[in-house]
Amino acid sequence: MSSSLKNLSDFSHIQVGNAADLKFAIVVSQWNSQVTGALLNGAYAGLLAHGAVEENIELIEVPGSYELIAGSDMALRNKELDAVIALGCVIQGETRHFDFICQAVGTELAQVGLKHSKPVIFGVLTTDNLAQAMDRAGGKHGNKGEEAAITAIQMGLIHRSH
Ligand SMILES: Nc1c(NC[C@H](O)[C@H](O)[C@H](O)CO)[nH]c(=O)[nH]c1=O
Ligand SMILES: CC(=O)[C@@H](O)COP(=O)(O)O
Repeated sequence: MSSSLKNLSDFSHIQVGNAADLKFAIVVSQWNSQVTGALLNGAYAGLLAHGAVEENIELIEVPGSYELIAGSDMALRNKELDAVIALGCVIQGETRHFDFICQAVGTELAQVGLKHSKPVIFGVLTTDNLAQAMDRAGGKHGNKGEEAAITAIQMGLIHRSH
């Protein structure tokens, strides 16, 4: 299965760099909090494991994944931030609401990053069911929150050098 081939949570082959001087905001949604809480733990662990310091990590909680858009935009009013990590979990329900949220969040988070010329990392799970989400929030397919943190460090360092 494709997921078994692309578990990025093994970073042993990646030169991540040192996050000691970088400032981050983690914007996390409260919908499906058992999943987003695990993603948040993974993100913190990933940042701290690569030198980030607690006082340089701002936490913003928003109601749902759709609000990650506005939350990330608000976070980036702080011009000192090097990167934003947006964490959420959207699980398919009975209607097409899932499609609209996922499309909007994916597209608009990218636009927020371009608006502020800062990396906004898409750490949003978009799954068919809770089991798939749990597998990617510290389960057999790793922790996408940790992956998002590693990506934020890499992009934050790239931003600093350009
Ligand atoms: N169904 C899920 C939602 N829905 C709520 C939206 O994200 C949003 O808060 C609402 O439409 C008001 O603007 N959010 C998730 O994060 N995950 C879901 O599965
Ligand atoms: C992704 C959602 O908003 C979804 O959980 C809402 O469920 P439903 O499509 O059954 O209203």
